[in-house]
Amino acid sequence: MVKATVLGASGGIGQPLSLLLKLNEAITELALYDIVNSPGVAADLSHINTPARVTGYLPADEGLKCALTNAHLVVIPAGVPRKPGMTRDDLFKINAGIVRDLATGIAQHAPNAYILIISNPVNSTVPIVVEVLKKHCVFDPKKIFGVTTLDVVRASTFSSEIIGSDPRDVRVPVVGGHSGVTIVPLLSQISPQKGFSEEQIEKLTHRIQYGGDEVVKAKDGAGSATLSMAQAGARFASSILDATVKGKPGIIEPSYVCLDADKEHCSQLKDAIGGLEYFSYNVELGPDGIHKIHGLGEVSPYERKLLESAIPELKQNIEKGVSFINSKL
Ligand SMILES: NC(=O)C1=CN([C@@H]2O[C@H](COP(=O)(O)OP(=O)(O)OC[C@H]3O[C@@H](n4cnc5c(N)ncnc54)[C@H](O)[C@@H]3O)[C@@H](O)[C@H]2O)C=CC1
Ligand SMILES: O=C([O-])CC(=O)C(=O)O
Repeated sequence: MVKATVLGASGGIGQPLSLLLKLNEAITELALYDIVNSPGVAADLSHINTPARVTGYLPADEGLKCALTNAHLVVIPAGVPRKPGMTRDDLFKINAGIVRDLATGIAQHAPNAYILIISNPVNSTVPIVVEVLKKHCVFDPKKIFGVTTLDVVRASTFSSEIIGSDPRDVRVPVVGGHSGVTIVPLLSQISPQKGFSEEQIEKLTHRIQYGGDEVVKAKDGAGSATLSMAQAGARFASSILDATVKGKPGIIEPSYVCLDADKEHCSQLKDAIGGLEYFSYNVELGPDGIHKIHGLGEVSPYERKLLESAIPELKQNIEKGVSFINSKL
């Protein structure tokens, strides 16, 4: 039995993400939780002839508890999205409390689940979840992931537009965090190797860092990326299931994680990024979640500068999340 739970399942990301999870045949039960509409979304998806049994829950009648009990995997896209002119950090005011309360539910009802955090600002919401789990003594750093897959998906797509190749064949590591300057694409490590000009590198880097803004602007007040995020979230969830349920070795996905997850490599990795406790790296998955966190590899002087700009902002974002919990619980 493999139960997956989506918290915020009726939203712009939640609905298409739940659809894609319903199509994942490794999942036998799909629990959808939201403060509105989740029974309707569940009824609709339940007619699709794939194995997962779909259930929908609202907060009444211990809905969160029922949605979470026995979950193997919990994905969190609950919370408000940006409007034009906002930063992801502007969402903290509303989303920090939403994520804290959902994390409390996870600590109580699904303490062993793999947790995939989509809600922004990811740079702060991941530390929020970690601090809540620590307070409940159920923190396992190997099981908590900030979903940054969309940055990598965008990096492939935007780079391949310049190269003129199939985007599925292009891989660009993206490290750091998930907002503006904290998103650091390592274009010098693009695979297959491609010698971009300096101007191309600067333009591509900017486009990858601010790809989310392109969508926010185009949607003109109606929200941010939902469909591409659903695909990216489903890809990440599928990789977690492949590693933890099917036992497939060697799966590498980039993700924003707590560096305590890999103490063996941790001290060296932390030195390279000014001692930060959280960072997005290429993460190798194993049967228990994070198996190994891969380092930065060789970075160019331009990328080193990008990292130097990312570190102070990430530090602030992390501290904001940590102190939100420690001054409130
Ligand atoms: N990590 C990433 O790469 C990305 C993250 N995001 C973030 O994902 C979040 C969701 O975005 P959208 O789906 O577009 O927003 P949305 O507003 O369409 O959906 C959010 C859903 O969360 C639900 N919700 C609110 N409070 C809740 C609670 N306490 N418990 C359960 N559900 C609750 C709402 O009812 C709604 O259905 C935003 O914070 C957005 O910034 C968006 C795109 C990419
Ligand atoms: O831009 C936003 O606010 C949503 C997001 O995180 C993204 O699309 O990368």
